Amino acid sequence: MNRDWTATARTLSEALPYLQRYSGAVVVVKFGGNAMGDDQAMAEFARDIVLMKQVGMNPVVCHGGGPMINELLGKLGIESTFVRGKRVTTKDTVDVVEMVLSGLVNKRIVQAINDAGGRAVGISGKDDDLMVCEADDPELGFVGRPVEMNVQIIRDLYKAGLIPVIAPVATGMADNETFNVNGDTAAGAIAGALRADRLLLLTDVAGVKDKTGQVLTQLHPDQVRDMIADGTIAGGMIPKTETALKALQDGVRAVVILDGRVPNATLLELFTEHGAGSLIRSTPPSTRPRGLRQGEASL
Ligand SMILES: Nc1ncnc2c1ncn2[C@@H]1O[C@H](COP(=O)(O)OP(=O)(O)O)[C@@H](O)[C@H]1O
Ligand SMILES: CC(=O)N[C@@H](CCC(=O)OP(=O)(O)O)C(=O)O
Repeated sequence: MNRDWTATARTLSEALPYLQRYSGAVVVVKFGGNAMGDDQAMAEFARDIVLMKQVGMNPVVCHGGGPMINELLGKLGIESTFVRGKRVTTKDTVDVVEMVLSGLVNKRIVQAINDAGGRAVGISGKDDDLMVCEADDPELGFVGRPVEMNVQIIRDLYKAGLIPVIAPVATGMADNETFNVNGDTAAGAIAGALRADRLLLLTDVAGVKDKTGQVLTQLHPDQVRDMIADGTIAGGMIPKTETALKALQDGVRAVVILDGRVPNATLLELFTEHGAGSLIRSTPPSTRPRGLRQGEASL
């Protein structure tokens, strides 16, 4: 097959303004369990993260792993139920959740990033008391709602040239307490505390869809609230969009919900005019382009 090297060079050249704008930007990427896919897809995701770091951005990876938790719980004969998109978590379940998220899933991502030439460090919300939680709702058991964020550890890691990879498991206010935190909630809390330039939520749909099934490329928070109220946004998309609204309130510049199974999804969003998925931000869509403006990155 003949490769069009001229086109490759042109693509790189066209990316220059985006590379300049995002230099120093803090980008929190939530990698959902359903977006992870096979080893090749994981390797491609890892390359994109390493590329972001290489061009001077500060990527922070927060991951999920719901399907992987289901798999081990299934093998152990433990059933789990979900209420409003969150896993009802008993004492036994929380041990399995921590093993899977902080162990298997976290280290798989760390290894993939390191194999791609990056320097990833895997931590959970417990490390340096990054994310301290209280019980979200008595009905859910050991499911945590972040009440105190200590994000200095993340800044220390990215300033040292490292890529933080964070599992959504947290410490409680009482001694020896462990909480299972929804991956979107954890990523939103971390992005908010960092006042990140972007929060990218990688999932398994192309974006937020309207009543006719069309993906909306740009949304205002008011539009999202209306779509939740009239039932257009439902199921797992509710916690995701609610996370987006909270993150914007906390000072994140924009949130993008996009399909993580699409090759190079993060690069498509950050480094092309086309973008990917649904971008949610408070500024009216028509008044400004999709990416950051020159000199706008936070650091
Ligand atoms: N308006 C909507 N637009 C897009 N997806 C929606 C919408 N309403 C509900 N959904 C559902 O939300 C799901 C995404 O949430 P979820 O499965 O929890 O993702 P993840 O596992 O990546 O966190 C989609 O697969 C889709 O079925
Ligand atoms: C409280 C709660 O529901 N926690 C999630 C944590 C993992 C997660 O969020 O994984 P995805 O992003 O892959 O869905 C769970 O137990 O499944």
